[in-house]
Amino acid sequence: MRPTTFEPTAFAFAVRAESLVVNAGRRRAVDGLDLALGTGVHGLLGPNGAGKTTLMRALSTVSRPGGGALELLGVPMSPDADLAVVRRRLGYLPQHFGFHPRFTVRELVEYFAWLKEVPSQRIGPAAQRAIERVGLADRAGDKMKTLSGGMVRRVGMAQAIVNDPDLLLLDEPTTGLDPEQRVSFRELLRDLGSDACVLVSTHLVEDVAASCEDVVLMESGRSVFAGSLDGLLAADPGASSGTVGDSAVERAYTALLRSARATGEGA
Ligand SMILES: Nc1ncnc2c1ncn2[C@@H]1O[C@H](COP(=O)(O)OP(=O)(O)OP(=O)(O)O)[C@@H](O)[C@H]1O
Repeated sequence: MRPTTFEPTAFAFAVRAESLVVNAGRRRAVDGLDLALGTGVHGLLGPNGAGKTTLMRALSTVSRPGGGALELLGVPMSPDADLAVVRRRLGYLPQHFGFHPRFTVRELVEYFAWLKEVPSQRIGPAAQRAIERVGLADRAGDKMKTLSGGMVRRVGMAQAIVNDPDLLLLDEPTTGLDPEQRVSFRELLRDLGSDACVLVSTHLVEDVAASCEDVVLMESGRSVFAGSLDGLLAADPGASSGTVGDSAVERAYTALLRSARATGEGA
């Protein structure tokens, strides 16, 4: 559990976007997206190029919105917004996690805690707890360059959660994890989602089915579905017409995308 706080929560949704536009280079990669996310674990699905990473970058304050409205943890992302207020309470695992190879795991996680302005006396214990939560306590003193790809991903997760964020953004977090680690990771996600807003971008629909309460499905920069997993399954317009896919969620995903492409509409 996170330490008790008496700070009131002054917002209904950790993320609120209305007609959000985000540009990636010259491309309008997020194009009129509406989104409202509160506490819990939310899955972000969509094909390659749908705009998921671009959306994540805007939600993590790395990119500025190019239009529409975006509110993070109750703070409107206006041009003069104080981003430090939001960043202290954010965790972000980018799709490509960069690190200094000579840092040890502990040094790296402590460094991120410092960047996020965790009080100095809490940095050591916070880093230790985050490293334990991702199952790397026995490698805490090892240099980053000696870790496997899956372990590096787990350190990326540790740095994202070291400040007990209220808003946690994970871009393809399970890439490179072995099956046992994926199962542990899903447990960790459910735990984190009990008191934070967690958005997980993934191509693995089984991760979504196992740990997410609801799903946002993106296509061409827009949301074509937002709702519960049951809602996703029920919204499958091709359920009776033999849509391809190995699981019910995959079939619903494929059918909804095809339907959205056929109508050319976002939700
Ligand atoms: N720096 C950039 N310059 C120009 N276009 C870009 C840039 N970054 C992304 N794009 C384009 O923006 C669109 C959305 O890309 P984005 O990376 O957000 O998609 P994604 O849903 O995360 O895809 P994937 O599942 O493959 O990671 C794509 O058409 C991509 O080619």
